[in-house]
Amino acid sequence: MVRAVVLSTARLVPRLVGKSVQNSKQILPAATCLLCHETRRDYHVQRGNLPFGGAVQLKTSSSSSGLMYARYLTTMAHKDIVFRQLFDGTSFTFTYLLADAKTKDAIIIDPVIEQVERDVRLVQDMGLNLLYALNTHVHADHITGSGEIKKRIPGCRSVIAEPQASADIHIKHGDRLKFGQFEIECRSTPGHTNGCMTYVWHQKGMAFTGDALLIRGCGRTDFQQGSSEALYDSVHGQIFSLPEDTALFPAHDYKGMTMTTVGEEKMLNPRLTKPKMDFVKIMKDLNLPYPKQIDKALPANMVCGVYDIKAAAI
Ligand SMILES: N[C@@H](CCC(=O)N[C@@H](CSS)C(=O)NCC(=O)O)C(=O)O
Repeated sequence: MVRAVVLSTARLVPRLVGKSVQNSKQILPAATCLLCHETRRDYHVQRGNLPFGGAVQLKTSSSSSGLMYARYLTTMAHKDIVFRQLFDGTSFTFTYLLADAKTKDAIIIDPVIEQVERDVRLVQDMGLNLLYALNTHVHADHITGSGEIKKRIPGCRSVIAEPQASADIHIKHGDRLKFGQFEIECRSTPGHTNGCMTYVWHQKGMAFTGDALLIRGCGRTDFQQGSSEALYDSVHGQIFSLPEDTALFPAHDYKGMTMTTVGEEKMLNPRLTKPKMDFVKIMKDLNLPYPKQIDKALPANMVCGVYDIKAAAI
């Protein structure tokens, strides 16, 4: 699996590339690097003058697919799976579609109601058999798409840990959900909310952290039974205990990042690398504004997103 990509869409300045490659290598010792540079309208991925003996993927692609291809390599080196990271640009939410490429059995994690058409079309286009629509928790910033997906894909079952929220399946710590030859382990990671789950795909070295761990950050702890102490213990006990090269996929990113690793966050997370007492103070002093959609999102997400918002507003 490719662990990191060093990508330039401009002509490479070997000295600068060497520096950024070296930085990547410091952070990710197992990094394989891929260089991509643009010549006129085509992208060519080519062997670079690397200051170390790291393997470089040699591929060429015409048109502007170079960037997409580089991103594809970071997560799609596994040929036996389907993996799609989808994004909702309004709430900055990531949705993940995972499938067994052979059996077509699939799951979706944290769908967003406004993106249900897109997600259902993707599932159908790829001929997938969607078994579960999982929520990592009761979201406060957007309405889940799991209820609407169930309406459109009969047989798909909604999943959440929070016992007060309606869903087909209420999971608990240690439960496993199977799809094809694969399975996801449910790890309870309370703190952002008390029902937060991290979904660990051990077979592929990936984990879906919801809002417990964000890239260089973490979920806020100032509502929904949030607890900074509990969040600190969850991340250190249930996420940082995974192998360092585990790829972590959060439910949100607000700065254009897409994924991280356990090793990176253990070294670079500005909140969670601190002692617990300091972490608690950092969280107390965040003073974030309330999510704009919280008043409609919380009640809707207690009923799997299937909620008559217009009627509720009257
Ligand atoms: N501006 C957004 C909400 C941003 C926000 O509060 N994000 C949450 C996760 S969604 S409840 C969070 O935990 N952020 C942590 C952080 O450090 O940013 C909106 O209005 O929806």
